Amino acid sequence: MGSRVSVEEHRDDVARLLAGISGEVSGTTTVGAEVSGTTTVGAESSGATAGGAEVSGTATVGAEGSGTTTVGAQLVPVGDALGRVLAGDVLAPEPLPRFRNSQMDGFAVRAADIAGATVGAPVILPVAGEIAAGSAAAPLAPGTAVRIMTGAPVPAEADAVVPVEDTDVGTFNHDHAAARGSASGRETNPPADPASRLEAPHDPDAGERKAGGSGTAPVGSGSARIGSGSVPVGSGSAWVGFGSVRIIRSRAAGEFVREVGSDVGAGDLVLSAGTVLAPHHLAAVAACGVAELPVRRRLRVAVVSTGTELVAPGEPAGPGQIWDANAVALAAAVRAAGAEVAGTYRITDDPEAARRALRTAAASSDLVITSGGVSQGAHEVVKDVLSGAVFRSVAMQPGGPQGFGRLDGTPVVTFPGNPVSAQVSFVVFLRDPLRRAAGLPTVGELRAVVGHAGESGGSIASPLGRRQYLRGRLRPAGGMRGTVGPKSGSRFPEGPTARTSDRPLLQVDVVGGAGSHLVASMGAADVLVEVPADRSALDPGDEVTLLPLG
Ligand SMILES: Nc1nc2c(c(=O)[nH]1)N[C@H]1C(S)=C(S)[C@@H](COP(=O)(O)OP(=O)(O)OC[C@H]3O[C@@H](n4cnc5c(N)ncnc54)[C@H](O)[C@@H]3O)O[C@H]1N2
Ligand code: MOO
Repeated sequence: MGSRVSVEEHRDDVARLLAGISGEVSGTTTVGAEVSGTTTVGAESSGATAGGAEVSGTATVGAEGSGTTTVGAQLVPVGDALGRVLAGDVLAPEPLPRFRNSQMDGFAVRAADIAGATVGAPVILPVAGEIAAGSAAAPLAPGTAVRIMTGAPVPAEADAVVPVEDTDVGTFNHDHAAARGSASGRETNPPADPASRLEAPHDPDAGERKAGGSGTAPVGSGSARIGSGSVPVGSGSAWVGFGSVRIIRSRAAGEFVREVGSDVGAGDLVLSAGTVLAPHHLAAVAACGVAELPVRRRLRVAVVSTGTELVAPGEPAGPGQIWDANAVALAAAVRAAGAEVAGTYRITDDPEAARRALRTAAASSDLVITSGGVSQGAHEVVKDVLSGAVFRSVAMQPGGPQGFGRLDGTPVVTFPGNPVSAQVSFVVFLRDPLRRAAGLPTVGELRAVVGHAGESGGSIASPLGRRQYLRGRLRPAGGMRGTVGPKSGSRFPEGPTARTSDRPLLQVDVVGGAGSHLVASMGAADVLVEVPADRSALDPGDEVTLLPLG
């Protein structure tokens, strides 16, 4: 072990080691839009990977797309893209909605035909038929209405939809049950007597007004205008064969009609490169008919636990054996940071077996993370196998013994085996670089004031000369339970504090002790609490920097 280096120096070295494998996506990929003057279409896919086709070289992606993408992106089915980071812009291949359609169950009409319709002066229009969602619509003849369901195409020449509630029909719910069922269905849901349904007050002035179509007739007890066509009106059987509809409210042109492109126009940007795909993003592109998305390729990270004492959780642990926490923790941390786990390995302290396993891990991944085998013991297999790597002591606790190097060209980062040390090491050295490589936002630091520090609520010791990462739990919003508040003249004045805004500082309690074996206690934590290297203790009331876990 060489001389002790700072956390920052080791962090920079690890970042440099990873620089070549970050899979940065340069250039853009455009999906879905027909771009004028471009004839190169279709993704150039080479090889299949777990998540979908690898996009190699410069290629255009999508049925009618153009642009460039680079190594570092792959196409995945839209249904598998949750949490992935979009590697290119997605443009709408067609307008949405694709066709004018109804926003309501009701009647498609020409607004002019129902101008002035009221309860007292309804307009009666012959009903030419029905358009269900999923069907095509013939143009609407003047002076007629057509039954239309939500999402069904609005016929040419129609420019408004009257919700069914604004007619004497009230609802379509029972119509098809009745049609399917027969007389009894119809009997249980009889068509309403228009007059009684509408309870229309008599409007003596309304009766003589003309609708857009020809012909007038008094209907029921109210007065009404009737559209063109000779249809039976005014009887309870009007709905057999669609008949006519009595409309009691006018609608302006455009009402309840969803116009073509009112969501997005053809070629409009739907999602931008860099979007971390959530369910609502996937809905947006699926609605546009896009089946595959270019996403950033995930780094493949192999996780290797070393130690003859290790057995898998669930296996019986014999004398001297312990359950392997690090393989599970580090693999989960890798996934949470947007990379994929190329494999997990548990190896003994036998150098030859360790060498074979590490080489296999290196050959199948972009990065290998090891835990254990790096201190001063007699069986430090990681040190033995990685003879050309740098092993050093970093001025932190836990996580002092660190290393990095390459095996057969693949970067390897070595963490100490103590389970708290391994996890702290990941948070401090690998989480943000992996997140950056994945295109995910890095995890910011927080500032807080300490509530309880030591076991009994007092101080907790910290090694001078080493930055300590204690485990902490944020207090629920609502403040301190006790009387501890931010100290005036905090002992840790460096760095930004939440006091620069009007928000109060977060409050944090230290959980568990400082020992790097206290893995179960760490389960109660949600943050790491930094104690600077020049402090020998942490006390209630101190201001601290926090690194969120998870
Ligand atoms: N003479 C010295 N001894 C030690 C030093 C030192 O500087 N001089 N450093 C100590 C520190 S600090 C740490 S941290 C550890 C690091 O040791 P290794 O990285 O070689 O790790 P191991 O010895 O293999 O294991 C340490 C500890 O952690 C347990 N462990 C290991 N792997 C796992 C796992 N996958 N899941 C759960 N627990 C694991 C292992 O059983 C040991 O108890 O060295 C100190 N010693
Ligand atoms: O530095 Mo070791 O990682 O304390 O426990």
